[in-house]
Amino acid sequence: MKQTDLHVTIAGGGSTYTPGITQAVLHNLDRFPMSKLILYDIDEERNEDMYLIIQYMLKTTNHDDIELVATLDPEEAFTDCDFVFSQLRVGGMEMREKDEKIPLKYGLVGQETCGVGGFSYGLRSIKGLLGVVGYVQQYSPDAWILNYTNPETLIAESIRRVYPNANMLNACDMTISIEETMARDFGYDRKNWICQYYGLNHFGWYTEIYDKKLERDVMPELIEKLRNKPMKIASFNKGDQSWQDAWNKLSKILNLFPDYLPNNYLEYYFFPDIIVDETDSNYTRANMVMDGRLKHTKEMANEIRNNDDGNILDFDFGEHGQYIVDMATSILNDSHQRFMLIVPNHGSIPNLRSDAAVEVPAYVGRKGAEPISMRHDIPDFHKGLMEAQNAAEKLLVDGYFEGSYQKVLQAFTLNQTVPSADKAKLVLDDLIIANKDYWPELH
Ligand SMILES: NC(=O)c1ccc[n+]([C@@H]2O[C@H](COP(=O)([O-])OP(=O)(O)OC[C@H]3O[C@@H](n4cnc5c(N)ncnc54)[C@H](O)[C@@H]3O)[C@@H](O)[C@H]2O)c1
Ligand SMILES: O=P(O)(O)OC[C@H]1O[C@H](O[C@H]2[C@H](O)[C@@H](O)[C@@H](O)O[C@@H]2CO)[C@H](O)[C@@H](O)[C@@H]1O
Ligand SMILES: [Mn+2]
Repeated sequence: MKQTDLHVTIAGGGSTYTPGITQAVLHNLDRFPMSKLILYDIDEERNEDMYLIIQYMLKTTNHDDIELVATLDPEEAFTDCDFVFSQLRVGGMEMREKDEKIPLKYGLVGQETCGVGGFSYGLRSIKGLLGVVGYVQQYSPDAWILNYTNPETLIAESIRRVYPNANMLNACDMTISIEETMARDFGYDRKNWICQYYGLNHFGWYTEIYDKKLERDVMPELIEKLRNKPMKIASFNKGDQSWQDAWNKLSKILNLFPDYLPNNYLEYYFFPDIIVDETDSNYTRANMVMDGRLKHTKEMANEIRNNDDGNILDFDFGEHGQYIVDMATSILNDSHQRFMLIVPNHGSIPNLRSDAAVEVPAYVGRKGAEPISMRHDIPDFHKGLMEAQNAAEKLLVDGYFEGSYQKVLQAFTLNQTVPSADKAKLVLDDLIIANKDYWPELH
């Protein structure tokens, strides 16, 4: 693998996460020497806006020796590249809004990656990712793809079926974000932690958080603190009440099930009725994001266009960019750092089916991910929840590849946020109409 002069392509270059990722790369050039950055997107306006923002960032940080390209052409984007960072949102925020609002019409959870909203997003996203991975196989088959396009389990499962040998890691920043927020809030240093965790993506539990410096498992004391008082949103989510709501629900889960520390996304499966009651069906998370970071990114691009003075670049996505660069560096330098990754189970969780796409700790080197084994069975409560979710995800992916209405309906019915098959059918039929330009035809 090439060690210098790295070419990086960001698929979904127009995403609001691109500045944070680029900034993390620039802070780590000694470990990750990037000489060319390509922004690839299907939306010209967003890619152009991002080109201006990144060009400005390179100039104002004295990095204008790095070549920057923005393109809509897959051949230009993926030829000669070493790393691909993948962050598509197929259908954009407009379709996310529908994923959230249509289920709410039927009294069902409407969420980006969980419940039937997540399944709707999945049926759009799979095609987008198959496209990107296909281009990489065609133009730079040795490149490494770091994927964080959602919904991650569905993506990981689909890509494994079509490109089982692709150089690809699937990673989510939610565990990092939970850990970082807890550590900041309760006065720990996350860098000292070795975490044991298992689950599916956005659907898992910590079983131990060993602090190397304190020489003890700090999970029991964290659980105790969280049961008494929810953690506060960290600076990277500041002012974002919906993240505070998520942390509040995490404490609520812990007061019911205090043995293990859950991923906050389990709130949608444990409290679907409360979530629906608390959601404003006219103004969902997609609206908040459109009125928030999307608008803000557009404003930054326009300020650059207008040659405005002052500190134009203003964003904070916490550890998101750093996490991606750390993974890339661990591959490049074969340094076997530990990350939470979505991988085929193959015994990592001994009492769960071997072909489930699970999220567990893994060491990352030049040959990719080496997941750890739990070396213990997981409890029936978690196993039952995960098996139902995993079967639903498998059925959905089957439904995608087979064009099977019946399998997608089964997937929707099995989703634990859905109380009846009738509702599953109603919402599915509505989502089919809304997604006519994106989903495969279902027979
Ligand atoms: N796993 C994680 O930890 C994590 C964290 C944050 C965001 N995400 C995911 O990252 C993705 C981007 O999120 P966002 O909020 O920045 O979305 P966004 O809509 O702001 O940006 C996504 C970009 O992808 C582009 N795009 C859509 N389809 C494409 C295609 N087929 N080919 C190339 N580009 C395409 C869009 O035009 C847009 O510029 C989403 O899938 C989101 O769920 C994952
Ligand atoms: O509603 P959104 O689009 O703001 O967020 C949805 C994503 O949420 C998680 O990512 C968080 C991250 O954990 C947090 O630390 C901070 O950086 O915000 C991110 C999102 O803005 C989740 O892991 C993703 O999969 C979701 O797409
Ligand atoms: Mn995630």
